[in-house]
Amino acid sequence: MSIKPMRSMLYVPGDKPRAIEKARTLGADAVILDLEDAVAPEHKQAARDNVQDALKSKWPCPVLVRVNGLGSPWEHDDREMVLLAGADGLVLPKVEEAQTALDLHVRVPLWAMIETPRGVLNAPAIAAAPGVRGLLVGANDLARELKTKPHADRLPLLYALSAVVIAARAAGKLPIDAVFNDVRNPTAFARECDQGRLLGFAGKTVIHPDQVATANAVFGVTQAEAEEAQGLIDAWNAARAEGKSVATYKGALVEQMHADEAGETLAFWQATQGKTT
Ligand SMILES: CC(C)(COP(=O)(O)OP(=O)(O)OC[C@H]1O[C@@H](n2cnc3c(N)ncnc32)[C@H](O)[C@@H]1OP(=O)(O)O)[C@@H](O)C(=O)NCCC(=O)NCCSC(=O)C[C@H](O)C(=O)O
Ligand SMILES: [Mg+2]
Repeated sequence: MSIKPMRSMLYVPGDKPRAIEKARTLGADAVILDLEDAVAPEHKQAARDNVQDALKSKWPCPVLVRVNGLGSPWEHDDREMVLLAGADGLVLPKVEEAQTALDLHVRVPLWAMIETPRGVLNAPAIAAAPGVRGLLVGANDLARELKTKPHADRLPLLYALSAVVIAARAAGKLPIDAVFNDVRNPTAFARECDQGRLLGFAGKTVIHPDQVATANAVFGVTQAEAEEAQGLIDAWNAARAEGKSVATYKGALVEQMHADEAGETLAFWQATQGKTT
C-alpha cells in the first residue's frame, strides 16, 4: 500500500515568485500554487506564467495548482497550462456538482474544494466521482455563503466540516481541513489543527511557512505513538499464536480492528520518516 501523507498542503500565491521558491524548502507534504483568490485579476497572466515555469523543475513534494473557477475568464487557459506543464494535481474551487468533476476530463488527480452550501449537500457524490483524490474545505467562502461569522470553535461550520469528512472517508478519499487566516496566532492555529484532527481530517491547508510544522505534527504520528502501535501489534500476534480471538494490551481490549488500525499508524509513521518536519 502506497501512503502519501497530506498533513500540510501549503497555498502559495502564483504571483509571488519569491514565495514559490521558498515553498520548496518548507517541508509541506504538498504545495498548492494558487491562481485563484490569492491573485488579483491584473496579475492572472503573470501568475500563470510563473506557475508554468515553477513546474518545469523538480520539487521535493507533490505540486498542485488551484485554477480559477469554471465560468471565470481564466479557467480554460489555467487548465490547459496545468495539463501541459504536468502538475501533480488540479485544485478546483467551489465545486457544487459531481458532474463538474466528471466533465473536466483532466488527466491529473482532482482535488475538489467544498466551499458553498450546495457543495456541502453534494459532497458525497463529488467525493465519489472518479478522478477525485480529496476534498478541501474552503471555510472563508463557506462562512460568507452561510452568512455566519468567525467563531473561535468554528461552531457554525461544524456540520459542514463533518459532512466533508464523512463524504470523503466514505469514498476512500482524503478530507483536508480549511486554512486558518490569523498567521500571527500559532496557539489558536494549533488548537484548530487539533480540532480538525479530532473531526477526522487527514491534513490541513496552510497559508504561511510558520504553520507547516504544526500541521505536520498534529496530523502526523509521533515516535511514541508508533511504539505504542508496535506494542499493540506484538500483543495481538502473541494472543493469536496462542489461538485466542481477542487480546489485551495495557489492560485494554484488542481485537482485529485495533491491530489493523495500529498497522496503519505504523505505516503512516514510516511514510513520514526522513521528511524534514
Ligand atoms: C498571509 C500572507 C499574506 C502573510 O504575508 P506576510 O506578512 O508578507 O508574510 P511574512 O512576511 O511573515 O513572510 C515571511 C516569509 O515567508 C514567505 N511566505 C509567506 N507566505 C508564504 C507562503 N504561503 N508560501 C511560501 N512562502 C511564504 C515570504 O515570502 C517571506 O519570505 P522571505 O521574503 O524570504 O522572508 C502570506 O503568507 C500569503 O500570501 N499567504 C498565502 C495566501 C494564499 O495563498 N491565499 C489563497 C489560499 S487561501 C483561500 O483562498 C481560502 C479558501 O479558498 C477559502 O475560501 O477559505
Ligand atoms: Mg475559497
